[in-house]
Amino acid sequence: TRTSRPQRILKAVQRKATVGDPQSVITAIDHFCRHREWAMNVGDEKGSILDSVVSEVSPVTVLELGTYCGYSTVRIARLLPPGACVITLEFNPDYAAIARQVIKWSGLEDKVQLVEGASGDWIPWMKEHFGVQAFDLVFLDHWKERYLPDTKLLEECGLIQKGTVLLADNVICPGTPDYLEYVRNSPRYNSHYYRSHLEYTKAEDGLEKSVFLGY
Ligand SMILES: O=C(NC/C=C/[C@H]1O[C@@H](n2ccc(=O)cc2)[C@H](O)[C@@H]1O)c1cc([N+](=O)[O-])cc(O)c1O
Ligand SMILES: [Mg+2]
Repeated sequence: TRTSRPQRILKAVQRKATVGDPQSVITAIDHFCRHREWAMNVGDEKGSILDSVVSEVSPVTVLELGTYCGYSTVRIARLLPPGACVITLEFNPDYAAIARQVIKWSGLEDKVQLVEGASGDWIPWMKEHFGVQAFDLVFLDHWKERYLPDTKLLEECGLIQKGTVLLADNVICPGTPDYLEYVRNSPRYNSHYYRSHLEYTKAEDGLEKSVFLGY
């Protein structure tokens, strides 16, 4: 049967990117998705905003919700100092298998912990299983209707503490209205919208950065 889109993305990486060179992996995926086949990576334009937030926060522990093919995982991990890591949650085993190979190709496997399963199942175990005290940065890019419940779950589990930064993709397209309403109206968050475009298109989309102010 036909290959899957993630398999075709991995092929593009293996054809065009240099092993151990994360930037070449990012460039290969962006070129493929812009010129051959669209895919739901955060992309180069929003990716630059992601980069600037990661650099500004310089996080020690990052949580990414929604690995897909590992594009944003590589973007984040390439900017992390030694000792810092990103835990990334992926529900679909086929996507996870591709992402592991993309992350390995980039040479960043030592900075990445890819966990297979549902966010709602794994978040309550993060402290016990990974020894995480709290996340410095959370990148939300999974099922849009899970952004709000998972944020509340992270709060309840004490994984969001004063200064934790939430960065959410797709707050306009496809949109996460209930999440946006929550972080923008809550007195416990300081929220800012970075206007941009849906990956590889001219449609509007953007990232919402929300800093937790503590209780
Ligand atoms: O739908 C979108 N994203 C959903 C992503 C979902 C990913 O999160 C994983 N996951 C991981 C853990 C879970 O608990 C649940 C799912 C899923 O297995 C999938 O890999 C989307 C759509 C568009 N779009 O233009 O249509 C653009 C985007 O940038 C998007 O991110
Ligand atoms: Mg997205």
